[in-house]
Amino acid sequence: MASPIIAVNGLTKTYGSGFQALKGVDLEIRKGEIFALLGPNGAGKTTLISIICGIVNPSSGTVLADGHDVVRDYRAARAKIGLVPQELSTDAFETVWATVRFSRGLFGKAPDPAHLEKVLRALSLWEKKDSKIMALSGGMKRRVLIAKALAHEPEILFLDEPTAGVDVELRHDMWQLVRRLREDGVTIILTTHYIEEAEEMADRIGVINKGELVLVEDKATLMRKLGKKQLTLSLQEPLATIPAELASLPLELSADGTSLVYTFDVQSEETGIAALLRQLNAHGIDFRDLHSSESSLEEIFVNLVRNGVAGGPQATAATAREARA
Ligand SMILES: Nc1ncnc2c1ncn2[C@@H]1O[C@H](COP(=O)(O)OP(=O)(O)OP(=O)(O)O)[C@@H](O)[C@H]1O
Repeated sequence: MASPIIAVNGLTKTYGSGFQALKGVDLEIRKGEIFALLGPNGAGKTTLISIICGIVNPSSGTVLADGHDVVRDYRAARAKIGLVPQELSTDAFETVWATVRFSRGLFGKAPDPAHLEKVLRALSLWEKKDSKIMALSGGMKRRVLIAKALAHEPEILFLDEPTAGVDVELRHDMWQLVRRLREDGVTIILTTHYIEEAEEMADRIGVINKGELVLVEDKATLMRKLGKKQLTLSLQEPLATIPAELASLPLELSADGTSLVYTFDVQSEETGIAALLRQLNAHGIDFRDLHSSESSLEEIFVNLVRNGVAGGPQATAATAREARA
């Protein structure tokens, strides 16, 4: 494999309070991929990103960004990285143009108005280039954050919760922009609470929980390995309870008794559906319709965080729904 663009080794972080936010994280990010880092509140996502970006010092371990140690060789490492933080901390009285020009200068890059124009146009900010930041809407301010991060042409872009609280239009614009950046060879790491976003965008997914990376996997493999399928049968006549003979099956009756949901492993060779249908027939349970669905990344994720890796595949999609409720 080509050498990773980011290599994290044995990373730990204990804050001054004594709280251990990272407990030995190893992670390699491949050049040109979109990597989604998922985890519940307080899992350590921002701490990990902040260390990679040189904002927070690690307690132990190393991080190389394109071969540069983020502590010892901070300036070279940081110049490779663009960071889109959650909050805008920029001079509200400056114009959009001055803000992005300044951001580029911070990294010692020569002025390049053509590049800045390209970035602002890609973010639909060109018309606003002479507006003061404080006069922009919340969504526009978000766009400015991205423009700032891209001003020095970074090879690696971190997006910390890029679409939290933004409207659907901006979310789709951002997704489009991220894809375009990837086509240009930029490596993208995003944290998100919206599993839908990871499902839509990511090539690989990492799940962090209580300071530990519990899983790193190709998205497609993850969904195949841990995914569940469900078969929903709409019944002719409502059932009061599932007959005792069928109780051992992974069957659930809806609250109103009008449908049965059967859960099975995507990977297993024997789904058990033929046997299920025979048994229903034998009990005189008729159905008028049936459809199947696959568990979403969200259900997989909830299982992982709740049960740890080992519990993930065994837990049913129903468990995931309960956990979310
Ligand atoms: N400066 C600090 N001092 C002490 N504890 C901290 C500090 N910063 C973060 N923590 C703690 O470290 C843990 C991890 O925080 P972090 O912000 O990395 O989590 P996160 O996964 O990004 O969470 P969220 O999804 O809520 O943003 C939390 O329990 C947090 O309270």
